[in-house]
This record gives sequence, C-alpha cells and structure tokens, in this order.
Amino acid sequence: PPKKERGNKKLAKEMAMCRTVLAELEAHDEAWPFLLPVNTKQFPTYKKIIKSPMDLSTIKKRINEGVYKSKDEFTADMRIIFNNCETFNEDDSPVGKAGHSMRTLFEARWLELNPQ
Ligand SMILES: Cc1ncccc1N[C@@H](C)c1cnc2ccsc2c1
Repeated sequence: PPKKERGNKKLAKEMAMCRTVLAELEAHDEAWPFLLPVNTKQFPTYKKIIKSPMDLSTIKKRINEGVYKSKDEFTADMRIIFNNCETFNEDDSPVGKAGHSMRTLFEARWLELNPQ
C-alpha cells in the first residue's frame, strides 16, 4: 500500500495504544490531581510558575482530535504533566507523591507496550 496509507495505519495503532495507557492511568486511585487542568483561581501562582500546563483530559482531547502525529508527541505531553507536578509540588506532599507514583506507573506500562 502507498506510504501515506501505511503511515495512517501505523499512527492509528499507536493512538490505540496511547488510549489504552491513558485509560489505565485515569482509572488509578492517584490520578485525581491530573484528571483536569489545574484551576488557576484555586492556585493563582500556577500560571506564573508553570509555562506549559497539561492534564489527562487535554491529552485525551488531543488524541481524539488527531493532534498527535506520533506516539512520541503523546509521551512528551504525558511527561509534561509529571514534570509540572515536580516543579510545583513538594515531593512529600500528597500531590507530589501522586505525581511520582503516576510517573512510575506510566513509564513502566509504556515500556511494556514499547519494548526497546
Ligand atoms: C497537579 C496539581 N499541581 C499543582 C496544583 C494542583 C494540582 N492538581 C489539582 C487538581 C488539585 C490538587 N490538590 C488539591 C487539593 C485541594 S483542591 C486540589 C486540586
């Protein structure tokens, strides 16, 4: 089949995998801090400190709207969530701890589905 068709099939498979991992993270007990964009009325300094806000609902929207051109763009947005969390939250805070465990869960699951 033509290159473009092959590429679209490859991307569709990659996005299906991204959807699977996203759904698993969303279902996790410690996902609550990351499900929706941080409310900047509740956390007024957040906008100033965090230059690229990201959350699981935004990633889901981007998958469904066809924004990602590769699985690497998906993983880059996922890692922004966890890096933002480390920037803003103390490691021993509830949100900080949730960020570390969710990052560990994500990276382990991603490796399972993407053996290097
Ligand atoms: C991931 C993150 N980073 C920095 C600030 C907030 C958040 N998450 C929000 C949902 C959040 C996190 N924690 C609480 C505690 C009471 S409301 C609320 C909302």
